Amino acid sequence: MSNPVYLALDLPRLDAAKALAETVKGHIGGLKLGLEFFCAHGAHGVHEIAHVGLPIFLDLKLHDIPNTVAGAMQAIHVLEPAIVTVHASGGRAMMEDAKAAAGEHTRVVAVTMLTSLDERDLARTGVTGTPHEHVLRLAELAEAAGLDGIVCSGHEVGEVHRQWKKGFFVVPGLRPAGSTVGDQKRVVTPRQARDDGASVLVIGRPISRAADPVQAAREIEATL
Ligand SMILES: O=C(O)c1cc(=O)[nH]c(=O)n1[C@@H]1O[C@H](COP(=O)(O)O)[C@@H](O)[C@H]1O
Repeated sequence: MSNPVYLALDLPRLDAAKALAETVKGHIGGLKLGLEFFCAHGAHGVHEIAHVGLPIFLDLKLHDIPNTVAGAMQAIHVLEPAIVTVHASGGRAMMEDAKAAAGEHTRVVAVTMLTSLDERDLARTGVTGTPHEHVLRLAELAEAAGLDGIVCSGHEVGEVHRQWKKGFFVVPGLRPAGSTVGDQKRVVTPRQARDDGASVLVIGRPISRAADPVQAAREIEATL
């Protein structure tokens, strides 16, 4: 089985991001480039990181009217990402148009409820019910829209996996036992998420901010 860990390259400098990716590439399965990276380095930065030779997950979290999101999806064809994110709360038509506009080899997955939120935060956005209910509702909508899968926390992935057998599940908010949680709230260990059905494990700071990133990546790999 290929390594499910995608390293989140949330670093401000392109040279540092590329050096980190080169250093740990033997112990991960892919690289995730998110908003911080894309706003700073754009398409040029993505091409540079693609030279490392691992699949690229472009985490743009698109959320706009269907026409605008479809245009953005078309504009990134040239970058050939393996995975792209949109927000499920953008609605069914937006997700349908995003998928229709995506490249043939790109998986489109919908962010459901950010792992930095808990039930209280959710209520403050006007959404009633538990995180489980909210994630399951949005997963159903994403499946109906024809997406490949969703992004959710390790708290929900088991249940979502039971309901959407062929879904592709991206799980961030992962923390090896004993590591700093930071701004994340719904966290589990990488092993727990994998056992519950995660297809991709997104891991950033536990590797990128470790004193020895290779050792940190190795230790995570050994638990899987
Ligand atoms: O879409 C994501 O990747 C994502 C969704 C989510 O709900 N929570 C979440 O943390 N992420 C991303 O996953 C990564 C987690 O990074 P660390 O907390 O440093 O491991 C970041 O790049 C986030 O942007």
